Amino acid sequence: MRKKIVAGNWKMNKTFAEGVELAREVNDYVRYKEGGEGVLVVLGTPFIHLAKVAHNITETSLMVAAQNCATEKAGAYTGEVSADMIASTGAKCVILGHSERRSYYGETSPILVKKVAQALDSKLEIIFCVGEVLEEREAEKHFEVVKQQLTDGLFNLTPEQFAHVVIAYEPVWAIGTGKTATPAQAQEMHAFIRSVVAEKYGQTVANETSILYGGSCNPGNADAIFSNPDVDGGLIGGASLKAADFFEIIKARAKH
Ligand SMILES: O=C[C@H](O)COP(=O)(O)O
Repeated sequence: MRKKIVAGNWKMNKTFAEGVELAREVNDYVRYKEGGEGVLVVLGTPFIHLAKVAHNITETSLMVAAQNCATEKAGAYTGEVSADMIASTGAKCVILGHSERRSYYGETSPILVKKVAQALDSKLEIIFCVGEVLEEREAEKHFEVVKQQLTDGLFNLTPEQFAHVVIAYEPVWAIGTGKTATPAQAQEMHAFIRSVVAEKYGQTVANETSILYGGSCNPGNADAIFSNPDVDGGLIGGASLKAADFFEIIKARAKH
């Protein structure tokens, strides 16, 4: 179902103690609903935090997500963490296809197809990231690139499976750079993504799909970004590491 979502992606930040404390603050914020009504809040924590944070959560509108999962179910894959293991911690969701995974760890679409299948098999919700690099935008290939990422990574799914996917549009040139897509650029791409989903799965499914924006979203620009009709929320990196900033972004999402 289409939802208002604000998901934090902590990336490789926060010691165990710091992460547990930040999650406690977010849980309290969600609990007392200080202006964040109607927003599903997600915390994308490092693997080691998942079990403790999931255990401590008291609110149904808050869920924990992993930032990656293995392509295989179990076995001799040193250093990997399976979707089953993630689900067994109480985490409900996994972020897949983040541009940092694609570019630093060579995650191609065939790899992502396997990860998506594992996540669905373990009953995890998926936040699937797509987005173009600067050269692709400058060459006006951004629509083509994003459509290809969606097609190759997700469009083997049945409509029932696709219902467990949230899409995050993250222009790579805006991630951690302080340079955000303009609200108009975000809306244009989100509307395009919805049209691509409609072409494949039909308008009803497209209308039910949540599409998040990610890339230097902060308390100063969240309001303008979230005011767009096809922007259902945000995938927040840097600004999710400070409770006060994250709360402002949740409030901005709740407003529209
Ligand atoms: O997953 C989050 C995105 O990569 C955005 O990160 P950022 O908000 O630090 O730019």
